[in-house]
Amino acid sequence: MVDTLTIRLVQMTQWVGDIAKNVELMREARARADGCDLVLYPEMQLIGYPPEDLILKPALIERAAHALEDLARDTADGGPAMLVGSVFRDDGLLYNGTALLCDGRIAAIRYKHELPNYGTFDERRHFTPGPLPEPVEFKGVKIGLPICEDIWHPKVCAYLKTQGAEMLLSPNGSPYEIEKDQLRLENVCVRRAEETGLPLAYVNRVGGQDELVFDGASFVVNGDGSLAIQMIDWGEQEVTSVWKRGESGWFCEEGVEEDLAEHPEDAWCAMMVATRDYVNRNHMPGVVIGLSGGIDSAVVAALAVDALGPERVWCVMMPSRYTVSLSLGLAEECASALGVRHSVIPIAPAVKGFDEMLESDFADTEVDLTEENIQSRIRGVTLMALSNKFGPMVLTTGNKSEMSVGYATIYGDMAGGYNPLKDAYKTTVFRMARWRNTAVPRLARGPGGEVIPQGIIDRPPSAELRPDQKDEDSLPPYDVLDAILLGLVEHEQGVDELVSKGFDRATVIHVENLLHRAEYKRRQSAPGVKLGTKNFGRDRRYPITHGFRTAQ
Ligand SMILES: Nc1ncnc2c1ncn2[C@@H]1O[C@H](COP(=O)(O)OP(=O)(O)OC[C@H]2O[C@@H]([n+]3cccc(C(=O)O)c3)[C@H](O)[C@@H]2O)[C@@H](O)[C@H]1O
Ligand SMILES: Nc1ncnc2c1ncn2[C@@H]1O[C@H](COP(=O)(O)OP(=O)(O)OP(=O)(O)O)[C@@H](O)[C@H]1O
Ligand SMILES: NC(=O)CC[C@H](N)C(=O)O
Repeated sequence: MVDTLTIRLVQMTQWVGDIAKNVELMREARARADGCDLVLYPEMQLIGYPPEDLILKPALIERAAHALEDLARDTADGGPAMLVGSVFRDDGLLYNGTALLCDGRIAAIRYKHELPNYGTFDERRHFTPGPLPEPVEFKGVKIGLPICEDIWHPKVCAYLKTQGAEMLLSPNGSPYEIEKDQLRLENVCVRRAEETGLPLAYVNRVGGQDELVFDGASFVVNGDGSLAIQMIDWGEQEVTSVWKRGESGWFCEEGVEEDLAEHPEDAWCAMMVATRDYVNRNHMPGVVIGLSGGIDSAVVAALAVDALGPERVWCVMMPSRYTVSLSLGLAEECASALGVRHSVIPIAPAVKGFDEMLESDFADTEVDLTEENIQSRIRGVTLMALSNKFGPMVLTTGNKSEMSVGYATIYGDMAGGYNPLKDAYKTTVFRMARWRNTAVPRLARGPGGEVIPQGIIDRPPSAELRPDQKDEDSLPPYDVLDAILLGLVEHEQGVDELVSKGFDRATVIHVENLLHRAEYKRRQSAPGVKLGTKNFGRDRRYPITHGFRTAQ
């Protein structure tokens, strides 16, 4: 029995499905933990979280089992033991679990009991809930291993305490949401620590995974609820924590206490990290963006530069006859402030070509939205041609307000591979832009200063698809629209509830109609990173075809 344990907390990225790569990274982290007793990695570190339906492939389960045995053999070298998360097949059933690897073998396995099945999670689709887990014994110390969702409810930790657990080590795959770092610490882990009187180490993964992004922000709280260690958010970090047996049980000595990003820096980091990992892990050499001189594409360009560096971002201004010289100038100014390649490709020849092609079929019709959408589609085709020819992936720029009401052209400005703004309302985009002009986030590769020219922030939003067009000609002002959408989307409120809060009934009914009618567009849209509690994608899953409206 020991009185001191050194536990290496490894906040790292994961490669979903690339078991060999995860093994290599875990081995490297273990080598750096030389001299420690134990290494704690995030949830499912071996196969990556969330694995989704990769779990249905027997080959993945077998490969994970072999890799775990290989890793276990490593621990015969007398170096640190490891706590490794993976998928486990047991009697034909699949479990999300953690294995204790020490002395050259798999010494113990514990399964996750509480399987999250809400919001973006559907773990019950793949896994069977494990029984209430017993502590594992390591060097004579009884350690509880609650896995992520297990700590969000009192039951598992309370059970571990009754079974003699002396400390709680929790591997996590907890996706970012605005202000969730506070929630995890104060509303979840401090409570579990205080309820049980046990110290708790919380280790979360970092990095982007399609529409999810993980912020890390791992920590340790002691049994009295006090914070012993706070690790960084958004980056990888490895920290050696020192645990001692005191008179009233085990505690963790105070260690690093890093500052976490405040809002809106956290949301900027989420979009930046998600875009970086999506582009890099899908082997794209860079990105190409239609830069209009408006706020959305300017913010996407700045995010892309922060994520990838200016040398991998190509901005293309595609003026039409409705593009005012202010837009041309602001686009150029923005590209130059960001230090990116900037091209100007006028679309007039293609517009003329379509006019001629459709002349006889469109004879006797009025010019309307059709012609506006053709311009947007010409730009989409142009960006996709540059992507095909030279390799960069197209980033789309539709913010959440626009994606909510279908204010974007399908197969036009919606054409592209990834949308960093998909979960950011227009009012948030403005806030982000103002903030980015005053600060450079940690890990960002872009320059400081006014990277989004003030002229772009100040001008009224316009699609510039017809003369003097303004977004507010067809939509309520964005502060009103966003407040209504917040109610309808994020809080699942209905028309009556919003009217009782002071919104105009006809406007709310109109917005609700637009929201439902645009579902088909969202289903065909590029994925984008989740920031809030109801992203379009894994969180909010409405039917396309339905007849429900909240107003009778
Ligand atoms: N349920 C459904 N399932 C599948 N397809 C469905 C459908 N309902 C309509 N459609 C099809 O969708 C087509 C209509 O969609 P679409 O062609 O996109 O056209 P639409 O939504 O009518 O127009 C695009 C809107 O976006 C605005 N816009 C465009 C470009 C940029 C911006 C901006 O500022 O960001 C704004 C523009 O001013 C206009 O209000 C129809 O022709 C119909 O065939
Ligand atoms: N003249 C243009 N040159 C290049 N790209 C354009 C141009 N006009 C529109 N786009 C692309 O289409 C997207 C939608 O554009 P639009 O200007 O119609 O509306 P928006 O949502 O207000 O976007 P932004 O704020 O970027 O202007 C833009 O973000 C941009 O990527
Ligand atoms: N992987 C999990 O179990 C995640 C669920 C958990 N409530 C979280 O987001 O932190």
